[in-house]
Amino acid sequence: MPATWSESVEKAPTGGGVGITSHASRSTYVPLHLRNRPPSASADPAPSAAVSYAGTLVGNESQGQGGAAVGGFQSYGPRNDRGGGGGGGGGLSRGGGGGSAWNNRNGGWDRGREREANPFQDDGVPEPEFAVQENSGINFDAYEDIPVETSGKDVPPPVNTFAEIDLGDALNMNIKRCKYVKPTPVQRHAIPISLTGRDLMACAQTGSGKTAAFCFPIISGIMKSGQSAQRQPRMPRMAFPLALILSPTRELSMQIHEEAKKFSYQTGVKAVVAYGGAPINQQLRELERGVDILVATPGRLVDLLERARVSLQNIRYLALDEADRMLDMGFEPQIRRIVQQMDMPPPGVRQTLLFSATFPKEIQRLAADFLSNYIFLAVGRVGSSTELILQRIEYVLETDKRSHLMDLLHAQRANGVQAKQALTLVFVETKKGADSLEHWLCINGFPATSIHGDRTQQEREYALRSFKSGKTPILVATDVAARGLDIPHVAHVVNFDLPNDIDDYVHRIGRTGRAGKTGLATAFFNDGNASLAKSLADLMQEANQEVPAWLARFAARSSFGGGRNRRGQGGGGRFGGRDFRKDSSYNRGGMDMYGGGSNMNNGYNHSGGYGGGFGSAVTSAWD
Ligand SMILES: Nc1ncnc2c1ncn2[C@@H]1O[C@H](COP(=O)(O)OP(=O)(O)OP(=O)(O)O)[C@@H](O)[C@H]1O
Repeated sequence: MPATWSESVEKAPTGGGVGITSHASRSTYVPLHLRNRPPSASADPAPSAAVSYAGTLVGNESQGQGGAAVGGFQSYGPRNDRGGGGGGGGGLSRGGGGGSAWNNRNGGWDRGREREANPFQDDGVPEPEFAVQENSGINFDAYEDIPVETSGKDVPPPVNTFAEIDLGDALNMNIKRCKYVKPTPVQRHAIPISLTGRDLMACAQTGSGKTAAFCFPIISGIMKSGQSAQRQPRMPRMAFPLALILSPTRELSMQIHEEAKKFSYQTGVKAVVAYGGAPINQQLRELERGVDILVATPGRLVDLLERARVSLQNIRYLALDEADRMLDMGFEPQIRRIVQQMDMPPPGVRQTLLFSATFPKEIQRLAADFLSNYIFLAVGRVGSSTELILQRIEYVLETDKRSHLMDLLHAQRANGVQAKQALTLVFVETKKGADSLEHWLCINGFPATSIHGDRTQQEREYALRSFKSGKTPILVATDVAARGLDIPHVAHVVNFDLPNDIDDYVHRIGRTGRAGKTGLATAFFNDGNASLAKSLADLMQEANQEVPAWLARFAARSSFGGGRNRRGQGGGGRFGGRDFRKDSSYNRGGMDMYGGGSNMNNGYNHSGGYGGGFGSAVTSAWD
């Protein structure tokens, strides 16, 4: 099955256009319990004592949906995993009995009408030859010293190993296939919290494994629940996902979907993606085949809801990746529409998980509307960048930027293995600027491509693949590529144009230095960026980076008038700005949502300090 729209276009047989539904190939929605039904009654595996799920709570304690609040799964029996590496494991049978559920499930969903492809096979994108040049030395221990703060009522304790978390054999097998040896800090805290059914607002540095942190509990929860009668479609051709994962860009949704497919391989859980810019018919056909986890961009989801092709009434898990972006001015109306004005169960009934590397307080305040009795988790200071990224700021006049970039690229190429260009991501402010820089680089002998909102989806996907493979090792991008994209071996991020917002800077540079690897980020700064100076200097200082004296002078005299300089106003110091519920103004308002103790493993101070407007974050560069 093609992973992306452009792949499907490439692979489409001649004469059969993409998006044309042939009657013969159309399938109808098959609920999960039917998809995985064994061929005969005798094939029903008997429950056996295996791994204990005792003590694991799934779903909110207050959940009213039948069977959603399950107070512990005692055992799971043998499974019938087929092909591809022995998912082992077994079906869960609910303690308390009665449920159809887990003990007659059969791993993958390929038993019915289509075969589950093995997502662990090569994705067709060749590894760049020079990949080892940079980003070498996986060092997950680099995250170990990071201070962690949790707040909220009754915070479950973290775990140190995946073995301590009862995720189920099939998922554990996939974790091994992914070569994840131990959980990252955000996973150590967030997974146990989510498994107890609690809502969560989680903030952790770029590249620190947030995707798995929200995917694992969702997949595990769906596996354990069995979800039978509830999942019967009420109307033909309407899909009833159990989990919804929203992200702000098409490419990020595609990436999360790929990850979710890997994690749910042979678990019986099916993930489907829907995003704009690609023909909707193909996505509709996928949805008709059944979906447990729907990964989507908001615009395309609204379209599907309006066409009555998706119902959210069975949603038990809602995850917003890049949640601060999803709730800022650009997306908030669409998110409210999806979450509050359609048929999605309310907070307290569904479980809501919000994740990002940045979480301004204003947005935290908004986010509280979507949450119930939630736990706040911060791994590192909210919005901090990782020390794995070496940050360099250079003073470069507007007119000198191109030649300066050229110097950098020449030097990089000269130092590269076999004089190869290391993967370099260059951020610019506008779509036009991206096109023009791409063209200029190409005519000057630097193979480059670009990604931005004016390119067709096919062009965007092609550009990303060409970059990943090293064919065009320079990618010029707008902020459409700033968040979430996990592109292996990006050695260097260049902020050719700095963003107005320090949080955007954090996300941009976070495209390198991921998963314990090191990376380099260079920014071109000039007088036009003065409003960012203070927050930039503070951020660099926090990440133990060398702040040039000239930048410190800029920072000292800048007025902090523009941009989102949460560190620039209100006196926020090191480690300032965390759970907004701790603000005295919040508590004075008479709201009593935050009653629990705070749990800090490190000496954060309690300053607030986010004072800027966030409207500036919404640029035309976004989808
Ligand atoms: N436990 C783990 N062990 C090893 N690698 C891991 C682990 N968890 C995640 N990874 C890898 O780390 C990389 C970064 O993960 P991910 O994309 O989820 O980061 P993120 O925190 O969501 O970043 P961003 O804030 O940029 O979205 C991925 O390549 C992922 O496969």
